[in-house]
Amino acid sequence: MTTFNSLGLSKSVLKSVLEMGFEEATPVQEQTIPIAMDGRDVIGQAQTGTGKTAAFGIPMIEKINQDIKKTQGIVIAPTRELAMQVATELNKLGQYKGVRVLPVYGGTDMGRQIRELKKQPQIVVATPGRLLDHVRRKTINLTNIHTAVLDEADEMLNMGFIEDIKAILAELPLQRQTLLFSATMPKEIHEIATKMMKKPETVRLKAKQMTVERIDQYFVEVNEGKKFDTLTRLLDIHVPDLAIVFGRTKRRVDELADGLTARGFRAEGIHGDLTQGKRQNVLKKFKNGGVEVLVATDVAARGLDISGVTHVYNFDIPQDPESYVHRIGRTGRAGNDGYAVSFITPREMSHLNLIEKTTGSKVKRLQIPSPDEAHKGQQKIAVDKLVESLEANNLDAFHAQASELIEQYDSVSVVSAALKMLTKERKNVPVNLTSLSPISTKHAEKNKSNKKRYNDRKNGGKGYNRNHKSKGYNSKKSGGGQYQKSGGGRKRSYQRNQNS
Ligand SMILES: Nc1ncnc2c1ncn2[C@@H]1O[C@H](COP(=O)(O)OP(=O)(O)OP(=O)(O)O)[C@@H](O)[C@H]1O
Ligand SMILES: [Mg+2]
Repeated sequence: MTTFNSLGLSKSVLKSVLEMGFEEATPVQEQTIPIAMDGRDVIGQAQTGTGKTAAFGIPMIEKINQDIKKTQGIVIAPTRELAMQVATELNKLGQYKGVRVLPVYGGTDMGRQIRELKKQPQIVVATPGRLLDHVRRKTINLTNIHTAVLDEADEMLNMGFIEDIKAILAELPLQRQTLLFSATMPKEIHEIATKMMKKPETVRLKAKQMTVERIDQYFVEVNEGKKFDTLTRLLDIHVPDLAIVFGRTKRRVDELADGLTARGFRAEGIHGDLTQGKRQNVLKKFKNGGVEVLVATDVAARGLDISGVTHVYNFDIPQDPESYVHRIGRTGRAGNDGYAVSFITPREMSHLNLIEKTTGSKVKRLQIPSPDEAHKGQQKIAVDKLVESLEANNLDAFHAQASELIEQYDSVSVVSAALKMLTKERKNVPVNLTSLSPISTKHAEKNKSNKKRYNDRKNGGKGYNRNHKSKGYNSKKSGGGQYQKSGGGRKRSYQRNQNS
């Protein structure tokens, strides 16, 4: 166990870290913080949800010179939501040092952003497109930047972003430290990265598999036309606290969100065609429980840290094994348990094999549940609700009526009637999705020929827990007693009766 105390942090940063509830450093923090604080370039690869943000954030904050009120550090992240989230985490880490952090991303008012940048926040966290815009307009001062971070580095150096990133890095001072982090790092991208850095130290957490062991991984083999019913049945049985359903296209996401809503789920979609205001709003509702199922394209696959996401469903299997890793990594974070189910059409089975091989994980088969099993799942929720109410023990006002009922009817019938009323009848609204063609594996094999390198890693992401100001999701992996008290509103028992 490595405490942050032994990592040689300054008093103010240490105070922030402790206040954030971090008791001990995660393995990636333990290994990369000393090297980064030494001023060296680092490529850090560790599983999803293992604290990479603080692994680059802490050294970066430590390096900020408070006497210089100029922009000194820059973090580039692939999506707006991630830029926001990273900025928030850096703000927390730098709160006692008084470091000013500004998120900068598209879809927001340019004029205001320019005014904010003029004030020279010490750290800017930006998406590539908007950042390049500012670089070209010369509305960001880069001359004092000593640290640059690419979060989700492989994604940032992937086809879609690489030219922007190259253009941005070319404008940064040569005398700088560059830090790259991601849960995945395909070899060809690693090579590109190395060329952009100065003798980088690569830190790879040894893990047997690229995915976190605490995420139980399943698949259902299901025809395209049966996917939607299968999804709603699984949701009825699993009763996730919060679930993310990934779809392949924006249209798919819209159709899924509408279909789930029609069947009575509180679901909303998020993808790149929505206005920034709408995107933020959906995410906010998901975080506070107003939305229980977030349907998303890969825009939500990388980096997002939302506590309480117990389940991830790959309604459409992703093209790349890397995307698979990031998508399912939205659950099972910071030592919590998670559960992931991928929907595979018969023709995509070989694609699943490729994912298993590349990520080194075993994905277990799950039977498609019957409508009856789904209904039983709903009954179980009714029972939970009833038990919760029983244990809350403020039922005096109902005692007289209850006694009368028990005199007239037998008690089992009375309770059954109550349960029937509490059981949500799932609306069987027909939902027709526009059909998608299966993923082609040949294409994937061709592009991803050198993935065996991941197989010799050992798990590095376990064994730490925040125990202070915990985000309140306790793993109940074994299911515990049948009638768990669900404590507080929407928290429900974590069921794993997937075979029932
Ligand atoms: N030392 C720690 N102890 C407890 N919790 C921590 C610690 N470090 C980070 N966390 C928390 O763990 C969660 C995951 O961290 P973070 O988002 O940095 O993961 P990540 O490795 O970047 O994941 P991803 O690959 O998905 O981006 C966050 O809620 C973060 O606050
Ligand atoms: Mg991250």
